[in-house]
Order: sequence, then structure tokens, then C-alpha cells
Amino acid sequence: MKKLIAGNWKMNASLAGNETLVNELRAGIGAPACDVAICVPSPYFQQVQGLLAGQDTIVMGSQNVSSHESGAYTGDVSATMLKEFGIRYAIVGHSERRLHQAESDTHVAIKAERALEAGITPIVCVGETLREREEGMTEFIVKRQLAAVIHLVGHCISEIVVAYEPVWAIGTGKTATPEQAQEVHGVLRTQLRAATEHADKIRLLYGGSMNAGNAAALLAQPDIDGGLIGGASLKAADFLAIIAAAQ
Ligand SMILES: O=C(CO)COP(=O)(O)O
Repeated sequence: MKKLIAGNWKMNASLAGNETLVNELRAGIGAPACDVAICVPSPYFQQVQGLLAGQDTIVMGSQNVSSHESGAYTGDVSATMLKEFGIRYAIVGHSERRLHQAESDTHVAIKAERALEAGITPIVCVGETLREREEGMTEFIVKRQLAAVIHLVGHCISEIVVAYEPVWAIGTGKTATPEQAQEVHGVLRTQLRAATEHADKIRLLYGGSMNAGNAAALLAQPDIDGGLIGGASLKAADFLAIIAAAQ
């Protein structure tokens, strides 16, 4: 299947910096073998939509979506609002939001459903902490996180993207080995196969200190269908090198 390389800028952006980064990406991207997305902070949707105009190689995603549809939810951004700015993907359940915003598995599943209803592909993040890994809980944790989404969205599960992001590998420079990542991706694939006959078409991304040097080995694993890239998506040369590795 066609791989997906998605950048997650997190809370790193500025009008001037975005312009430089997107223009460099546009100039260097050529005709990649994979799909490419950049998930930008919401105040910059309109700017980045303009910077991406006239091409469809790089699409834009959001880093979150409200679990509510509209109304008195101060500070929230709804899926239909995202849609108005051309958003194609919405990251849901990133470990940083599970931790700092106390998002529960159920809350994350509702967000995935809101995105799907609006025609936006949710990128559902799952992953264990270092402590959970050391306690042998990895499989239990990721399956529980994914099960909540499978339970809520039913047959629409075939339309999501899953990102396995071990919390201990995010922003730490400690990447999961290709074998460690594949092991968990295999578990997730098996879980999805039990839920849908289309499981082999669901893209399973790896995220956590993926960079130009380790991307090819990770992406060569049978159940790693792309990457969710934090730090290395902020420099055009690094992000373009990862895209080139996704053949
Ligand atoms: O959290 C991540 C992407 O969502 C990964 O971040 P890093 O690539 O900076 O480790």
C-alpha cells in the first residue's frame, strides 16, 4: 500500500517560519512515492492552505479535533471547521494530549468519530510509556487504546490511520528498533483483522524519533506503512529525506 509520511509540527510554528518551511518542501518534494501531510497548529490553517495552493502532493492535517459538533465549547475547534480549511487528516489521542489534557480512550474515540463524520481521516495515536513497557504492558495498553475506537466507529474503522508512538521514543532520540516497532504493529494488525476484512488497507504509522537516518529500516518492516514525524518534520531537508526513504 502507499505509505503516508505525516509531519506533526506540534506547538512549533510562526508566520515567517511556516512560509520558509512550506516553500522549501514544495521546491524539493518532486513526485514522491508516498502520501505526504503536515499537521499544523490551527491558527495557521489559512496561511498554510494558501502556501499549499496549486498542488496536491502535500496536504494539511490538524493536531486535534473537538469531540463536540458545535456550540458552547470554548476553545474547541470542530471537525466541520477543520473541513472548511481543507484539512484532510486529524491527529487524535496523541500521547501529549492524553497526558496534558487527560484525554481518555473514550474521548479519543469520539474525536475519531467526529473526524470521520466530517470526511477527515483520523490518525489515531496509541503507545505505551516506558514504565508500561518495563512492566510488560505494551500489548495490553495499545490494544485497549485501539479497542475503544474500534468499538465506537464500527465498520468505519477501515477509514482510519493508526500511529504507534511509544511514549518513551517521542522527542527523546530513543527510537524503537525496527523489530520492536514491527512487533507492536503486528499486534495492531491482528487486532484490526478481527474487526474488519479491510485491515490490510489500514495504514499503521510509526512515530517516535524517526529521522533521515533510521526511517528506511523502520519503513521496510512489513506492517509499518508510514511515519508520524515530530522534530524532523520541522526542517525541510530532514522531512524530505524521510519522504524519499518511503519508497
Ligand atoms: O510525537 C511524535 C509525532 O507525533 C514524534 O515526535 P518526534 O519525532 O519529535 O520524536
